[in-house]
Amino acid sequence: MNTILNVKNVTKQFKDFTLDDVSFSLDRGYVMGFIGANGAGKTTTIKLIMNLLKSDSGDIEVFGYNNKNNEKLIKDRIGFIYDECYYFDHLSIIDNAKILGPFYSQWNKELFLDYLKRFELKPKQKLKKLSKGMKTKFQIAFALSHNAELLVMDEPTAGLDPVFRREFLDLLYDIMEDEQKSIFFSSHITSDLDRIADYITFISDGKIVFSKSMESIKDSYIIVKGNNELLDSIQKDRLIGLKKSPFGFEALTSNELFNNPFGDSVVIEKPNLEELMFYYKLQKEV
Ligand SMILES: Nc1ncnc2c1ncn2[C@@H]1O[C@H](COP(=O)(O)OP(=O)(O)OP(=O)(O)O)[C@@H](O)[C@H]1O
Repeated sequence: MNTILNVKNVTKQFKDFTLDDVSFSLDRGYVMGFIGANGAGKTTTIKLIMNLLKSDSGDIEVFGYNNKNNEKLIKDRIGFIYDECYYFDHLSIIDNAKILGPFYSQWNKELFLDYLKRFELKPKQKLKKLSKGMKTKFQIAFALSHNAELLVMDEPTAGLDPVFRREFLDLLYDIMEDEQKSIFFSSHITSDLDRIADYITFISDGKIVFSKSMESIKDSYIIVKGNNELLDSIQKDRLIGLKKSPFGFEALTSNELFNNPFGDSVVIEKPNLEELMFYYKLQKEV
């Protein structure tokens, strides 16, 4: 069994928002980044995976088990980091760990204390006295201390300083080394994902735009830049997003579809993830 996370046709309707027929899957040994604008549906999807919300339709399997019927078994094998801290705020780091750690069959207190040292956190500090970044560090230490096979993280790098962010990404690299673990995490800091993700799932307005390997994303898209006069001879339905200024145009397009008819009169560049998100947002204006 290689598929660790399988989200199948999941729908969830709120009053003003619908998560619409969301499907994607993640195999063992890989890192998947989950990207999308504010309000696109990332946290809702993560809450559905973690069974904190009930879907209206569709299925989610984690480690091959339905997530609604096997919550305890599944959560024992997941390390999760939410964008809000769901621990006991009025208690110290170590008291939180004493209460919550034993819920995990493979809880490793020594490893947890090692992480606290490594992250320069004091065990006796109360959670309510920690900064947002320190709380995230605590959540990371906790999530990594019970031999989780899957890490599910909602914006884990938000609020972390650049030095620790880099350290954290290196740590994730180390964790992935044995090829038995998988990571699913949302982030607005797309440069982090550029560095460590094998796959990207992109959600926009509650719908999955794509779920692809980094390699195939790099091969699939290009940014074309040229003079505005050239725009008349481009079929607009081949453009995913278009930005125009008096100095020229820039557009995202599919590498296959565009089939550059202009030769050297246009500049072709490879987009990074941030640019992909930006141009998809502009799509409606093309
Ligand atoms: N419990 C709820 N009741 C009603 N609407 C909700 C609820 N939870 C989320 N929403 C709405 O669902 C939409 C998606 O929210 P969600 O938190 O999943 O987005 P997100 O992609 O995580 O955004 P961000 O990057 O800002 O965290 C938003 O419009 C939000 O207002």
